[in-house]
Amino acid sequence: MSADKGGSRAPGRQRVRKGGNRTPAQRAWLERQLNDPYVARAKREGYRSRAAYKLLEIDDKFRLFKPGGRVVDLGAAPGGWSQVAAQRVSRAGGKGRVVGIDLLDMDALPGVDFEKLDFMDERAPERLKEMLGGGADVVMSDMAANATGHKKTDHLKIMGLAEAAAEFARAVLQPGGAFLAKVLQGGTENALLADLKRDFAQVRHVKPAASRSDSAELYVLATGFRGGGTDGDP
Ligand SMILES: C[S@@+](CC[C@H](N)C(=O)[O-])C[C@H]1O[C@@H](n2cnc3c(N)ncnc32)[C@H](O)[C@@H]1O
Repeated sequence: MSADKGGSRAPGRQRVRKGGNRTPAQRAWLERQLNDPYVARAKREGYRSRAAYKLLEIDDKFRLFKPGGRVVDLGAAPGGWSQVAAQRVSRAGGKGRVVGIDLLDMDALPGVDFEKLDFMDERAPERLKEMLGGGADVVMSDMAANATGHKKTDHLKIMGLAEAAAEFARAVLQPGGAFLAKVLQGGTENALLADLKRDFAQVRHVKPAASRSDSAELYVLATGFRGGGTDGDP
């Protein structure tokens, strides 16, 4: 595996220029990247994003990925989470499947099928099931909307993505499946939690060590999906 340039993008998602002309926010972001032990570790260990360590930690604790499991990665680029899932579902000779989708392109990864697709496209759930060869065991979303810098707006945008991802998960998960999504602390996540509690046996918040402590980011993990029944056929 070869490491690429890391999984996060500078504020406003503009590429950081090599020379001068950086905004103060870009300079702060770059300095944080350079001093971040997870960024260095991802480069060393061949993960495409520091976010890979969040998922490794969550899976070490909650055992989301079973050998042979089927996983959907919503907002997969640059691919750190997909790498982790592909490694874990193929343990013990498992013939698992990982399908990633993103609005952006993503370089190919072993064990991962990728399609450039908006997960909100109404055809996306059926397309994903087709690619997986059936319902999913895990739907995960590390999606982030472009930051505006306005706290309340950014919060609403990310919660909107998480709610739409939960809707997507209900359409593609098999009974017993799990849903993992990035949310932000700050109030509106409670509506999502209440919804998930109706459809999943267990719902919890998780804040992995690799998630920056000064960030409001956390993950909601819902396990034991009660709906579905899509087992087998796409
Ligand atoms: C933080 S990155 C994901 C990083 C990834 N988990 C990793 O470890 O490499 C979030 C991704 O979500 C994608 N995204 C945002 N909205 C999306 C949508 N509606 N459909 C598909 N992808 C989306 C973005 O393009 C971006 O690549």
